[in-house]
Amino acid sequence: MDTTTSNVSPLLQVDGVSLEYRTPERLVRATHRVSFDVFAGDRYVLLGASGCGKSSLLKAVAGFVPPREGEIRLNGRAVRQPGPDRIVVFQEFDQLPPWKTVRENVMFPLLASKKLGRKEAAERASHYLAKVGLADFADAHPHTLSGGMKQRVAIARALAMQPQVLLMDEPFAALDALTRRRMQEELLALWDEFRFTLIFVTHSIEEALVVGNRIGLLSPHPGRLRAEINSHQFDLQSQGGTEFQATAQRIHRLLFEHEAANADQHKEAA
Ligand SMILES: Nc1ncnc2c1ncn2[C@@H]1O[C@H](COP(=O)(O)OP(=O)(O)OP(=O)(O)O)[C@@H](O)[C@H]1O
Repeated sequence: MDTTTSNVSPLLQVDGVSLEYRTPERLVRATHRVSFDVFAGDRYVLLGASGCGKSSLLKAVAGFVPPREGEIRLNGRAVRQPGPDRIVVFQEFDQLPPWKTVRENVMFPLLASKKLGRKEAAERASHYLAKVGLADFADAHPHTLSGGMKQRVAIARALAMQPQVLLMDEPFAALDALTRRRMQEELLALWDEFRFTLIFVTHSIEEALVVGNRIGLLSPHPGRLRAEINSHQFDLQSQGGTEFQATAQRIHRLLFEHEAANADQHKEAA
């Protein structure tokens, strides 16, 4: 028996989680009994087609959406509300209050959560802004920055909180291809330095393989965990290589052949 990993307990456990939304017309089941474990230092990617419940799962881990069934545990304790131990970076460029400077934006959650006083918060903000290459823009306002720079501020703000889990919801999806690639590279460099625990949502197979060390594949309507794939061997340099392509194709089959088979079954049943 391999005892090297069996003693390590997960940092985060998503255990049989079903999520539902009630609209005036109906009840929408977003995920159905999804379970996965995230270990300290993991870069866990939730991958699936639009509408499979990736964002809902991330919001549930963040504490914004309570599970209808099952439980989410951080360090063995049930997650019931948002907290400074879980910070989310969203896709939108407007997640930074525009009236605050870049430095004030990074300081804000540190002050609001009473983690640090003003002086320490300003120092920590400067430290992380330098890490994302924005030392010279600390006194700028967000509207003067490019999309990629705004996302760097959001990442600096999240890292400055030193959360137990960093949650990213398609953070690079609205960027052009070159900036997106550069941001993936920078994120991996930051991970190399800080070894934070990341849950990253994307619908891009390539991005999942590059960013993640483990990938949870979700099937749609409602999202169920189809499979877990190890992807620690891939980085930006492996893109286009034979093994990378073969794994991308395997993921594609797992995600979409199942869906096609389901559709056929429905047709036959109709
Ligand atoms: N606030 C809400 N009210 C009602 N239904 C919702 C709400 N948020 C999400 N849903 C539904 O829950 C399901 C999962 O949505 P979710 O946004 O989690 O999927 P996703 O995989 O992140 O999709 P995308 O990649 O398009 O963002 C969808 O059917 C969606 O319509």
